[in-house]
Amino acid sequence: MAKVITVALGGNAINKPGQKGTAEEQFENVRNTTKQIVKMIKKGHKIIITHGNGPQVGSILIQQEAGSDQVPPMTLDICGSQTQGQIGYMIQQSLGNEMKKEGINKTVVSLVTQVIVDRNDEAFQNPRKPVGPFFDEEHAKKMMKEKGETWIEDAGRGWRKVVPSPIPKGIVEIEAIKSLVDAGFIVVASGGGGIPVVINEDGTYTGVEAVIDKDRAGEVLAEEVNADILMILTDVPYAAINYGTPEQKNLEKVKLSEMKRYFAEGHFKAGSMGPKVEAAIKFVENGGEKAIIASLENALEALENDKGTVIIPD
Ligand SMILES: Nc1ncnc2c1ncn2[C@@H]1O[C@H](COP(=O)(O)OP(=O)(O)O)[C@@H](O)[C@H]1O
Ligand SMILES: NC(=O)OP(=O)(O)O
Repeated sequence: MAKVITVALGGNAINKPGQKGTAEEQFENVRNTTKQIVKMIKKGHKIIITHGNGPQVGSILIQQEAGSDQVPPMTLDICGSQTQGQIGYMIQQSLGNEMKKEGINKTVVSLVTQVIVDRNDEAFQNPRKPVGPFFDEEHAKKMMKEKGETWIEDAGRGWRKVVPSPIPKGIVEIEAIKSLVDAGFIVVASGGGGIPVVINEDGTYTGVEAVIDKDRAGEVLAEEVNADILMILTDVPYAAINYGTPEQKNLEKVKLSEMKRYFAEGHFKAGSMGPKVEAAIKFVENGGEKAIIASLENALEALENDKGTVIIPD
């Protein structure tokens, strides 16, 4: 049966650790991803796409700093908006081309999306979202000392700068997103978790310097568009317990209460798998049919044959 599926694509799947992150590399990764999405569209599913931007927004920050003696650097919220354009463009073109090859006549649109956060969110005092490339410990320590930045070791892959990542509360442009989906467009929205904004006393919005987690924002988007399924696609085929140890066990079909127990036991790392599992739990808890965490390559297989971690209600 055709489903409404919100697909969240990892920023690290578009700009893979170990790659330089050239335009060609990122375009190639997006192209491979969109081939998977087309398979789902061909099956009649209605797809709404969101994507991460951790590597890309961190790279833009480095570019800002490198050129700051010639042109003024932009703030982090503006850098986030740039990634919505950059990645949205790659998805629009790649998915459009793939659909054309398959004789599917649909238009892909990316919407610059603002996402509301609380200005008192504790994340502003406690940066935990990794952005940008992976560096060695020596570089991380230097940046912490010289620039007062916060860096962490990211899931065994190297050191990354971290920035505040407040909880998403709502999507400013949600009615436009719904209208576009209803009109038959394939919508890319809330990219990079959305541009973080706070509401002022008079109801206006102002951007704040943070990067919202795209899995959390993707969950909000999935609920708002009444998706049946939240599908989080990343660079590992399963969420695992005892990850990275000899006792690692990949999770396949898991009931909500069991997943909540694993989450409480701390099996999923903050800033990487943690928010994915948290988003999956919230989506199913709030009435979603199922949430899937799977690798990009396995998207359709995960949907049809549970080849991934599939969280279902109890
Ligand atoms: N329990 C776990 N199970 C599987 N992967 C995990 C776990 N804990 C941390 N990870 C890490 O999470 C990474 C995926 O998260 P992340 O890099 O944020 O992806 P994306 O950019 O695709 O959103 C994996 O590459 C893996 O290293
Ligand atoms: N904004 C965000 O969560 O990006 P990643 O998925 O790249 O970490």
